[in-house]
Amino acid sequence: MEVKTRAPGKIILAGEHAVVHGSTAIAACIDLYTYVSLRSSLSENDDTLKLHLKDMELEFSWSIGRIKETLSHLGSPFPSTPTSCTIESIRCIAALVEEQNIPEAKIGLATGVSAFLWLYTSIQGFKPATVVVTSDLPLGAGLGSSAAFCVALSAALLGFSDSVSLDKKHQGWLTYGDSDLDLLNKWAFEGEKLIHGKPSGLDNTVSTYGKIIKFKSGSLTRIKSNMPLKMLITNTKVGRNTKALVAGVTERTFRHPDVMGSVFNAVDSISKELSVILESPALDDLSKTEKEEKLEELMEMNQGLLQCMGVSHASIETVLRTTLKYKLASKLTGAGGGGCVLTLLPSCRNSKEMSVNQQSENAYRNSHSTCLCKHSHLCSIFLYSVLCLLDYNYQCYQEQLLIK
Ligand SMILES: Nc1ncnc2c1ncn2[C@@H]1O[C@H](COP(=O)(O)OP(=O)(O)OP(=O)(O)O)[C@@H](O)[C@H]1O
Ligand SMILES: C[C@@](O)(CCO)CC(=O)[O-]
Ligand SMILES: [Mg+2]
Repeated sequence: MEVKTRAPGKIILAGEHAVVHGSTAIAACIDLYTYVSLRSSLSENDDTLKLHLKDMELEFSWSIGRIKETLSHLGSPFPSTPTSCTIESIRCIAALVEEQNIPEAKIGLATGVSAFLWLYTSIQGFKPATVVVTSDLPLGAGLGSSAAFCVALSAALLGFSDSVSLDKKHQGWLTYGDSDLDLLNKWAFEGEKLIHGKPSGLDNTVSTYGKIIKFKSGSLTRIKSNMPLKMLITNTKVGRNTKALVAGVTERTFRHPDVMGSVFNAVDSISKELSVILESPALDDLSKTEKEEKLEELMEMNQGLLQCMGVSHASIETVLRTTLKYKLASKLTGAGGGGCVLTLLPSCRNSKEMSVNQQSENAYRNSHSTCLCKHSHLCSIFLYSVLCLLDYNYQCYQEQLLIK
């Protein structure tokens, strides 16, 4: 039997980091996915668990005997009871990961492989299988690659187990029901914990339920918006690690609790105002322009507060300066420290101001050519960095998690 799943990445319109400390955040899915295929062993003699990270050209393999020897004390599987990995189990899993000798240049993947082993053994137990992972998402760039990985993996593992009610004979994509989504979101959160340290749950929740959500202290509210927004996503290509950035903000909060408390409160207000704007009807072009201008201002204010938290970066500031030349507002998205920047492309701007759109679209189309890069500072940013120009209509992006 084979199960294939996919789960989307995300952008955060407001509230990253502050959401870890209890503030409201607004996030939406994007149409870039992580895909997982889980296939049971074809031959009786094959007694191994294989993980193939196809984009990275890495293959890992453990004998089931070795996994049992290390983890059988856990009493797995327990698919219906999402459970946190204890410090002792983290140590055991780390030993299994270390044996695989991940190349130094790709050592960041070790946490993803640990999350895989925890989710696999907890949900499937000690059965041989082959798991293949591919992704449209850049890893460690703020678009929720870790969450999409954990959600797609949990979905595949649960789809394989008897703890969710799926028509196993169905051909083609299926969508999980709400109670199954709740279960898989909880498992994905446990995987995220192994990658992020102290995640808020925002990324796995938006990847699990899809569309656009408001999220605060672990609970989500779906946002109903008829307001199409065009967002440019620029990848600075500066690598960073969400776990370290989240820990840095927490340390700053210990040093300056009152100041950071005020910063988090301000972010909470920004997210709340942003959700009201998204949900209010735009009756004509004028009110749409006003709404977009307010959104731009809120994005700029959020970016200022993210700078206060210490998670901006010179590469992010360069994108901000460049887009500002064209009167476009931007903010980092995700954990910051590099990674991706969001720019709102307003629908009602004159052509001169919007020339940045044209240039970035050109850069996107020519993204394999280097000549543009040499001739234009603007394009040198966008040439290698524009990920996708999203015609970002909340009504269109209703993709939820799908299972095949
Ligand atoms: N397709 C994948 N295969 C294996 N591991 C993955 C995959 N996608 C993500 N990961 C794991 O997640 C890590 C990146 O997660 P991280 O949280 O740092 O960044 P992100 O999720 O892309 O950005 P953000 O959390 O800011 O949205 C990788 O180093 C790896 O351990
Ligand atoms: C930085 C953060 O707020 C978002 C990362 O995409 C971390 C989290 O919410 O878990
Ligand atoms: Mg992440």
